[in-house]
Amino acid sequence: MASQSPQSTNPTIATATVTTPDGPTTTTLSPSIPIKLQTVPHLSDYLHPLQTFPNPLDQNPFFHPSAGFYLSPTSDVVFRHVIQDLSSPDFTSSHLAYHRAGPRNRIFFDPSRVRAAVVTCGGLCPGMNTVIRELVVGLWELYGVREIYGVRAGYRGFYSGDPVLMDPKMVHNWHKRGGTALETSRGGFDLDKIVTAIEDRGYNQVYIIGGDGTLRGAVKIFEEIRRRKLNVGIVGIPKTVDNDVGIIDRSFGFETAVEMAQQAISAAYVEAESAVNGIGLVKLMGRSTGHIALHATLSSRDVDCCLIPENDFYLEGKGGLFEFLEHRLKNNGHAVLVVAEGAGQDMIPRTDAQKQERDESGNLVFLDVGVWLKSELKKWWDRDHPKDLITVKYIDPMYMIRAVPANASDNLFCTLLAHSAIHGMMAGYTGFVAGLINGSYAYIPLEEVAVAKNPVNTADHKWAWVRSVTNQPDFLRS
Ligand SMILES: Nc1ncnc2c1ncn2[C@@H]1O[C@H](COP(=O)(O)OP(=O)(O)OP(=O)(O)O)[C@@H](O)[C@H]1O
Ligand SMILES: O=P(O)(O)OC[C@H]1O[C@](O)(CO)[C@@H](O)[C@@H]1O
Ligand SMILES: [Mg+2]
Repeated sequence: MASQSPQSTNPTIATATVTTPDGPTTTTLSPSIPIKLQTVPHLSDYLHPLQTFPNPLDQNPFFHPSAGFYLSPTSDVVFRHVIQDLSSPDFTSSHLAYHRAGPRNRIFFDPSRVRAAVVTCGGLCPGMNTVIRELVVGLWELYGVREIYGVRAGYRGFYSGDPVLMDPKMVHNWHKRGGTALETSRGGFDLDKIVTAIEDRGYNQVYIIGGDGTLRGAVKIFEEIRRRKLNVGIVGIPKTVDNDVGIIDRSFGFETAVEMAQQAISAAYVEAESAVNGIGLVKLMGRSTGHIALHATLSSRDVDCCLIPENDFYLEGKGGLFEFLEHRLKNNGHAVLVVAEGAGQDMIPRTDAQKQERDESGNLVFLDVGVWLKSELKKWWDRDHPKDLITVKYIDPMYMIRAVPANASDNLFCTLLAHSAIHGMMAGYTGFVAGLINGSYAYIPLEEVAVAKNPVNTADHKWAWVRSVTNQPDFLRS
């Protein structure tokens, strides 16, 4: 088996030794591979001079920063891509890197003057309360911040109600609760009112927890704050149970949702197995991406076919869903289907009014693919097998998979994301996101994350794994 070890210690890797069955061989990778360090906006870009302070962790009576504890803003980086094709011309272009998240030895806020605001927007996701809790506890314990406000009910809460003052006592068990104790909402984004409220209330650190829409709003808030030259930092912590935000490895809460989905799939399997020609149909979340369906399918092994928005499917004819199910029912007597909510939307008949329907944030309101599929399955069977029984049991656990507390691994993830956000904010970064890249915490420009989508790549290995687990059709009409 070949292994590779970089020979150069400076960031321009020139050679690598590859150990092959014939012994080590040194390969010249490229004369020089420049590193492109992604710039994260900083308060000092538009406000100067800005006073700096030593990190109060230096004085913490219980905690003694060791050598290397503080990260360097210039040399501690996380690479965007760890998978490389050494033979590709792209390999010789440049390596994109992000600032590594963590404490800096100088900070840009006097903790006694920090007024932090935390807001949650969009749909629920397991772990929102953990992030809030850890923001409060982290700001309080690590940096000695005492004014930490919870903005109620999403973006509209900045200008439409009073915030709640939070302290560690108040939030101490929030990580055990699903949902968001601050409440959330869709819509209500009024840029001028929000930024004016931030100014009027004297917030100088704003922590925004939300999905793709929320992050697009956060970019606008950041830009307006910069235009008004306010000493206010803005950080986004991506929250998306669908895992539809790009660049980051995954969103917090996603693993919990996949775990919860197993229960629905197991129930569908039992129902299907216990009926004559039983079909268990499970709808999972995923408006534009099928990550939950994909991961739940891979981990459950009870699924015969997984339908996601990124892979169009069809019902009738050769290579279609009905033909496939016919074989499965004949061979096994039962089948389990998992469908992501955004799959098949183009195939469901809808009225003109339904075509226009949007939620308060402007997201298209989907029709229920599970209800439609169940009815199509029954029509097909009654037409082609009028004498045989069929049972279709449809399970819709959509809200059950996201309205639960985070599992242990997501709770840990939420904690580290919150602390990463705090350290970055204290270091003066703004207009940024704290996120996981290749297993390490990094600071990424908000602007970049807000437009980065994360579709399932049906051409890569992960989707091939699904196909090898289910042996389902590829739905490419031949
Ligand atoms: N392009 C945008 N510009 C400004 N604000 C936006 C934009 N898109 C959405 N928002 C606001 O962000 C908030 C959340 O948006 P949305 O309801 O789309 O949820 P989300 O953040 O995408 O989360 P989810 O993953 O649950 O859909 C809402 O208050 C909405 O008005
Ligand atoms: O909370 P609501 O408005 O019903 O929205 C549900 C949507 O929210 C999400 O959970 C996240 O975007 C989607 O999977 C789902 O379509
Ligand atoms: Mg969204």
